[in-house]
Amino acid sequence: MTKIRIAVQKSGRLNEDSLKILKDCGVSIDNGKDQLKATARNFPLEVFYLRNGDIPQYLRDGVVDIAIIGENVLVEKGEDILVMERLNFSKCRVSLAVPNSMEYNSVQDFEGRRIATSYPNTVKKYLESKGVKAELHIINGSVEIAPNIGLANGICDIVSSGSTLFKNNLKEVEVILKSEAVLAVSPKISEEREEILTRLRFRINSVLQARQNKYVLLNAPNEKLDEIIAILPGMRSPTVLPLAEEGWSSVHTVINRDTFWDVLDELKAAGAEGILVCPIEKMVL
Ligand SMILES: Nc1ncnc2c1ncn2[C@@H]1O[C@H](COP(=O)(O)OP(=O)(O)OP(=O)(O)O)[C@@H](O)[C@H]1O
Ligand SMILES: O=P(O)(O)OC[C@H]1O[C@H](OP(=O)(O)OP(=O)(O)O)[C@H](O)[C@@H]1O
Ligand SMILES: [Mg+2]
Repeated sequence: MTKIRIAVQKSGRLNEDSLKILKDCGVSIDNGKDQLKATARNFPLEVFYLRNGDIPQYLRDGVVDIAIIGENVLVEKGEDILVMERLNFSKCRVSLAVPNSMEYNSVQDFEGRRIATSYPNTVKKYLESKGVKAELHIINGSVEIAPNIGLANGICDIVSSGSTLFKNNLKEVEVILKSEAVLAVSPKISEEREEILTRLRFRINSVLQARQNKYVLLNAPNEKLDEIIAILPGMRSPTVLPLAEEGWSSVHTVINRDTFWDVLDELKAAGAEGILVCPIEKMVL
């Protein structure tokens, strides 16, 4: 039977959440820690555990059909590769930073300077677009230490909380790109495997939608129903059911995680009581 081959980071920041999303899609993988390849038990899929940085080439060569990878790596090494879904985890940015002590006005301040980075193509393209010429010093890790040991005037690296920059007396001065984990597809994927991909994408979308929303149940006096319903965003219109107690109703709806607490405040103020909030397992629009 044909299987779709997916690349997942072997170890590192993407590994756990990548396997979690597959699990939430109902795909069971026997996961021996040292295995480099595993087969799903209940879906036509094989997992290859690879280095994030090697994945663009594997996709290009068609050795794997799809991959969960940091978008920043595709920008650096795989601009030809198609992104199918943004997966809403491993969010970070790729930024330029300089020592706190350096007076910084604009990207022109990098002219003739030395920048340490693991993302040379990304920096080069960005600086070219700004008409700035700088010297790049390519290193694979611990980039933030470079200015402190006199290796470079500035750096370009991943920033998330900013604590690594802070600890190294650096300040973020330009955000080159924003990144998150994405589902990328090989240009060489076969038609048969594309059909499997369509099924997997349907599941991924249901999982992502569910993660983004909460199911909310509340009680309200009937005379407040119009006001409460007007507050609710919901998928369509909310479900309203009569309670056993005369003059009261139960309202059921779905609320987006981002606006959730604000909506809850408004609902309480409008007279909603006994509000229950439940996670959603899967959601198909
Ligand atoms: N501090 C961070 N916060 C959020 N996401 C991050 C952070 N650092 C890295 N990432 C994202 O996770 C991806 C993997 O990072 P990680 O450090 O685990 O591996 P790597 O060294 O880039 O890759 P490899 O698997 O080739 O060793 C990065 O490409 C980026 O998209
Ligand atoms: O803004 P922060 O939240 O501090 O995150 C940024 C840091 O995280 C990443 O390093 P990581 O911990 O993955 O180590 P690595 O360099 O070994 O990959 C990245 O290379 C930065 O150094
Ligand atoms: Mg890292």
